[in-house]
Amino acid sequence: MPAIVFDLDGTLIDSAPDIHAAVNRVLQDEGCAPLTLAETIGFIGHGLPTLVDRARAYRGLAAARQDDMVEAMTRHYGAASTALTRPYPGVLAALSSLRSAGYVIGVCTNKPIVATQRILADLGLADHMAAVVGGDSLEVKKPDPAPLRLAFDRLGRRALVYVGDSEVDAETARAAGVPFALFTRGYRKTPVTALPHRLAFEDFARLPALVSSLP
Ligand SMILES: O=C(O)COP(=O)(O)O
Ligand SMILES: [Mg+2]
Repeated sequence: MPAIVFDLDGTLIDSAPDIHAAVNRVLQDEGCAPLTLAETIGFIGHGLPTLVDRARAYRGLAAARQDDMVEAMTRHYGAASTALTRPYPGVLAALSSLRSAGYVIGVCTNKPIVATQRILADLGLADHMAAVVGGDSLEVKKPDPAPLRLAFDRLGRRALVYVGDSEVDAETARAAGVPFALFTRGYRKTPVTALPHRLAFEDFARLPALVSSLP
């Protein structure tokens, strides 16, 4: 059976509330007004340093604050990364069903690997994952195809599909030459019709059947 790789934030887990709380703590320490949840979601997708960079620039803080803010963000997020974060409904059942059917499964995310591993363990997802690649596992991040290629290489089976929620994920899959499945309830900014995808779904209960129809 072939391999399936999943994105993490906005795909397997609704992680924005904890990211939002952590970035607002960082901004508060800098004397800035908080972001709305929607503003935070708009900054998710290119990894933690980019999220901090966007929040910093949005609040008019100097680039010289960046490194300290990334460090603070890592600390605050590390202290509470699964306080509010949960898998989307049906995720655990879908992963169990796919594994029972013989697929091997991995994760390719732009989230730092340490936070990724901790969150997967805390939420009961780690045991399903035969390969986990984070945003700092390589020198390059998604949409560079290298992290996704590494995840599939580690799984050691034919690459069936990459499942993600965002523009970055669609571009990564295209660049890696892997079919893309779009979860439509995540953090994308583009309409579904404008995001290239092989299949789209809004309920994880449908994913096993959709995946089994792929060639
Ligand atoms: O950490 C981010 O900014 C995005 O993470 P993702 O790649 O799991 O969506
Ligand atoms: Mg995502």
